[in-house]
Amino acid sequence: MKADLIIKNIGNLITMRGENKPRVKESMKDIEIIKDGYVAIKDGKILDLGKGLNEDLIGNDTQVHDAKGLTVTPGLIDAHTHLVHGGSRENEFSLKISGVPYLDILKNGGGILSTVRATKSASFDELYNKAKKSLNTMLSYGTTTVEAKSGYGLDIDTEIKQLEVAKKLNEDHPVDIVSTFMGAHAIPTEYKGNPEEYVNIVINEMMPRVKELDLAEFCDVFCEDAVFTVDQTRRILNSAKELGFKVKLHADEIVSLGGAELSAELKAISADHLMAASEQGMREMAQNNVIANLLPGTSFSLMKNYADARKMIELGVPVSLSTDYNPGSCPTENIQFIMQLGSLGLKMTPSEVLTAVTINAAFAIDKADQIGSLDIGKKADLVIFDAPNIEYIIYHFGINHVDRVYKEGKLVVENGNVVY
Ligand SMILES: N=CN[C@@H](CCC(=O)O)C(=O)O
Ligand SMILES: [Zn+2]
Repeated sequence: MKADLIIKNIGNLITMRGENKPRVKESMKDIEIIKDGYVAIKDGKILDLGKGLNEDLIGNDTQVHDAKGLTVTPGLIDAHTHLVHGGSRENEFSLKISGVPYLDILKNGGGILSTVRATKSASFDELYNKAKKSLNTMLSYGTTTVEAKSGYGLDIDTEIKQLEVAKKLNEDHPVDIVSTFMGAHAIPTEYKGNPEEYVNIVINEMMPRVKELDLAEFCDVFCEDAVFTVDQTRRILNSAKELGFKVKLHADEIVSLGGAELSAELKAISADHLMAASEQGMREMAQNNVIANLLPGTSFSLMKNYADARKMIELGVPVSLSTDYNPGSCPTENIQFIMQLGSLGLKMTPSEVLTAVTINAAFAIDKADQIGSLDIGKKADLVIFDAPNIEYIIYHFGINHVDRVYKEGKLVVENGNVVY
């Protein structure tokens, strides 16, 4: 069989190949680097890869692209975003800088609730165009798959509007989108005195409708002080599992409530944030293979502590890293900045960081059979970085290192610009 495309002359081909399970402890450093490598692509998938060049795969119609000795990695995966939303919240920025806590802004009807108002009043097209612009930015930084949550509607119609925007973007845009229903992101103002009633609406009305329309694969809850309690979160996510959703939690972000422990009890795919997670919770996550999807951009933006990634890795919790892109606690689409914070904030080595935004992030959205490493049969999603090695990308922070991005074998970013 001949390839459609061969990328040759790859200085460092970082494959991330290995066992088909989330990487933990020392295996987070095993990234497999092939010097002077090539990747052969057929029908959007990887046909072959290795050292030098396999001339047998070159036919009359095969295109050959030169990677000019640069560094190639799998397409990066952003496994936690709030991609689709209306408006922005720079009006709260001065309050935040002057020390008003995030949860106090929310309690006073701002924060998430302000974005809920903006999302309700935005049209489908407004949400679509805004999210598309963000997806282009993400792609230009090397992200080829994103997870996207609802949760800025808090009523059935707006939640569905958000998820339908994500579905349409998944069809139209090169970046793949994995959708999560997050009707339990905040208590709507009108249910402030009766949160249980809202929990019942999420369980009995919203989740079955989202399932019936097949608009989300995952269900997520913001388990936090003054948001959803551990008991409410347990109730929502157990019902979600019964309906066939895979589950995730926003856990122990600000207050140590026992979200990490709950993620283990529920055998969630991931628990995210975890800045205030207890050591016992981390141990239970490790025992139950729950991925710690850490979001250091949120710590940076909220000017709070970083999650204890070193302790999690020591205890055997698989760690992934994501942007948490949202209009409040982390307004950035830039996964490379998150990788840099992974080292400078979370003290992870560049190899661990790369594992966290590729193969472990693929497991955090249950897609590791298709993406997350460069291996025969997987999607040909790959990034050429204008960098001599992975360390350089992390050490030289604050700029975009992407030269080219290929999505399912198609060139979609060139010289750092989107070209699809
Ligand atoms: N913490 C809860 N939800 C989002 C923030 C959403 C917002 O502030 O708009 C997060 O993951 O950080
Ligand atoms: Zn989030």
